[in-house]
Amino acid sequence: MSAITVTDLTKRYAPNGPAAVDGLSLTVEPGSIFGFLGPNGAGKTTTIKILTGLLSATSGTARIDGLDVARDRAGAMSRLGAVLEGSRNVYWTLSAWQNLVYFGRLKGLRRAAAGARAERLLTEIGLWDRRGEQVGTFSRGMQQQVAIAAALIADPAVLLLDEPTLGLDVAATRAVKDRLRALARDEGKTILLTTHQLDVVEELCDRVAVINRGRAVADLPTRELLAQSRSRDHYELRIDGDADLLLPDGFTAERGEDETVVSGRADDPETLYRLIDAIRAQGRRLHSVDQVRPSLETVFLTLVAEPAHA
Ligand SMILES: Nc1ncnc2c1ncn2[C@@H]1O[C@H](COP(=O)(O)OP(=O)(O)OP(=O)(O)O)[C@@H](O)[C@H]1O
Repeated sequence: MSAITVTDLTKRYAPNGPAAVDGLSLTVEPGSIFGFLGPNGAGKTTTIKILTGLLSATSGTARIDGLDVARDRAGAMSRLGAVLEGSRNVYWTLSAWQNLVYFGRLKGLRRAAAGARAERLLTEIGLWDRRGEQVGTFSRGMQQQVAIAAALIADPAVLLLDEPTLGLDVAATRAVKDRLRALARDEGKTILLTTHQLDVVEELCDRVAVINRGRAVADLPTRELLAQSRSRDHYELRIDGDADLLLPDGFTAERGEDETVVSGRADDPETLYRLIDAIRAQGRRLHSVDQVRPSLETVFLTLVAEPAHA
């Protein structure tokens, strides 16, 4: 049985308004990390809010561990933990310990069970010694670790995370990535996360779905998404001075004081060679030619423009 199943899900915020989620279907296998991706406004948060029971769907079904969120909300929620972006997932004036015990009690745990679980989770994230400190005094990374621990307090099978590394520095991002990987690998948790960061997708996700305007435009193993992004060769050329060149299609130039940066996509190496020849013909010095990885946003744009990948 799948850990998360979304079937033909549609959500309209207004009765005759546009569909924020439009006939979306997805399945997430137990113990896997699933990247739920798409440009801004694609419908990711709306879908997550339906999965967490915060919003009701206009039509279609959402199931957690086989339980229909609309019909058996309590059952589905008992198998789910969530950290939503932009909402207060933990109380800043309470200590880390008080937060975890509070959320444990809210999830129906007895005080002793909530305490035992809180001790384990705080130890795992290295905050046991600081359990008495107010969460508001912690770094962003620690706050996020406490929020994830709070979502895990009742040991749910499924974890939903909206932008779990947004606004975190490099070290905190690494710590959150390591934590999520360990939760899936060592404890068999199923994780669905949204992100705009390609490194998070690359390092964590087994599979990804890309949605746009509420519809899936791709649903594939991560390695296939990355292969697609790599096969589209993006280059960056740095040229001495303020170069004025006739650029091939798909290339843009950014002129700086000392150098011009020309970047774009050359599927055919000939395009790149011709560009280099043109630069040399002008007597320009080429500082560097680098193959660069496109951002996830660029990959989305390509997929959105080519619905054949659906
Ligand atoms: N409460 C609301 N009322 C009306 N429309 C809404 C509401 N919330 C979201 N929408 C619309 O629904 C669509 C999907 O939004 P949603 O927040 O689900 O996208 P998203 O993929 O999470 O975007 P982002 O990456 O920016 O968080 C957008 O067009 C948005 O404007």
